[in-house]
Amino acid sequence: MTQEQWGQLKQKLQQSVGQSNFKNWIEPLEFARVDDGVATFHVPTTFLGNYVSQHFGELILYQMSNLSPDVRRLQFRVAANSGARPSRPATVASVEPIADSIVPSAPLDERFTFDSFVVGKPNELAHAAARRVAECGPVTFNPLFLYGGVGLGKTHLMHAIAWELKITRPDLNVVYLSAEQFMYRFVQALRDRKMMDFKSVFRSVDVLMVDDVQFIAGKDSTQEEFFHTFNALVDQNKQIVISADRAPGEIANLEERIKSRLQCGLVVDLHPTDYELRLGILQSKVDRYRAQYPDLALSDGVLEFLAHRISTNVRVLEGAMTRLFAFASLVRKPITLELTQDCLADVLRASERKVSIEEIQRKVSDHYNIRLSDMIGPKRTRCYARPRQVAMYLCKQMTSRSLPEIGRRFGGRDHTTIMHGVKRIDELRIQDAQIAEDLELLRRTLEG
Ligand SMILES: Nc1ncnc2c1ncn2[C@@H]1O[C@H](COP(=O)(O)OP(=O)(O)OP(=O)(O)O)[C@@H](O)[C@H]1O
Repeated sequence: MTQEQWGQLKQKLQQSVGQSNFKNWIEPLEFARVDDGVATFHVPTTFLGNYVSQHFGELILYQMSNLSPDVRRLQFRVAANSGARPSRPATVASVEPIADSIVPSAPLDERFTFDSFVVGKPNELAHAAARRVAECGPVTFNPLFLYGGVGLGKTHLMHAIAWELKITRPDLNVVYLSAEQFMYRFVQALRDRKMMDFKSVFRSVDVLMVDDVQFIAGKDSTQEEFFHTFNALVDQNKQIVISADRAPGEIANLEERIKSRLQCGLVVDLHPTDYELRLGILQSKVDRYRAQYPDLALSDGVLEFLAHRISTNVRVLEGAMTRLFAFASLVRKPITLELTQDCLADVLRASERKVSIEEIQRKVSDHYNIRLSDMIGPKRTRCYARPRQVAMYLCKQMTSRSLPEIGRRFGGRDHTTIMHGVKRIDELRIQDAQIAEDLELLRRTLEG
């Protein structure tokens, strides 16, 4: 491998990892040499070396060994920091060739268990199906296909199945890996002419879980191999669990025959979180934290505030909570609403919903089939007043506008009228299933 080849390879890596990853992680790598199958890179810090090794090691190794088949291992060393002193020869990380690992399962995150998974309406079906797989009775649906947006718990559920099976059925060969890892293992096996090993390893699996299957879209040979592995396991009545960010039919560049196989079992959608689920997740985080730090002081209303304001995904919610705990313990202050707003100002701003009052009014009047002018106008009959209150409620929930401002946009109404409308819908939301359903539907279309 020459410097020139490394230059070419960097261009390829840029396409694979994206501009910002490339700039942060790949660009600072300095290719030094290949010695005895080991490619050495100089890195500015140990942290960078470890990070690159963990996140991009397999990818770099795979692409490097395509260009230069003698490369079998990578190693990252902290570079010389001054001309006067010799370089510090600390090996910070290395990546072993993939095909050498006999067990193809990726490591499981110990936090992702059924115990720590909070169940709510949006994920109850996915959770029940995952539980069923983990019971490991007769295979009733194959595959279980879980799909949903970013950070809604797909990976968590798959790991939970694997943990559960490890305890209840240690005799089973349970394999969890991402579709990306599947591809790298496959390519490595091709390169090393170890396809027979690859096939036999994957066909001896009892439960196979492949995360983020949309990754193999457009990758023809990987799809082909995935298809064969899939069929071989289904024929043997082995359970398969797949996840993706969308339904099988919606994954572009995925072969039709794979799409149809993926739809053969149970396809379950993890819906975006609702307020109650977010609150439950926050509460469970607090409980866990309190078990370790019993003195945690948390004011009323903080969790409710966060559940309302951060509705993007659970990962963001968790990150916010972790930061809040760390901040409060550093400054040794109780977690009040004020401290929360201070500490999480950027997160709150970023997750501020960009829905406008007009948009809400339009969607709500369409939904209830009334004219926009009637929604804003003075008519008081229930068929106009209720949709109007629903719209007021959604404006309060989904925008950062103040009550007087909302009032102005509703035909110059007073802020107390808005407050009353919001309160009324808040009550009805609990008593009247139809209103609750309308709200959920409207919120979803507005969040689009
Ligand atoms: N219902 C839940 N209860 C507790 N934690 C949850 C729940 N849903 C998601 N999480 C947490 O949110 C984070 C993101 O979840 P996860 O990684 O499973 O998302 P994902 O759906 O696989 O997203 P991606 O497609 O981005 O990989 C994890 O830390 C997970 O533990």
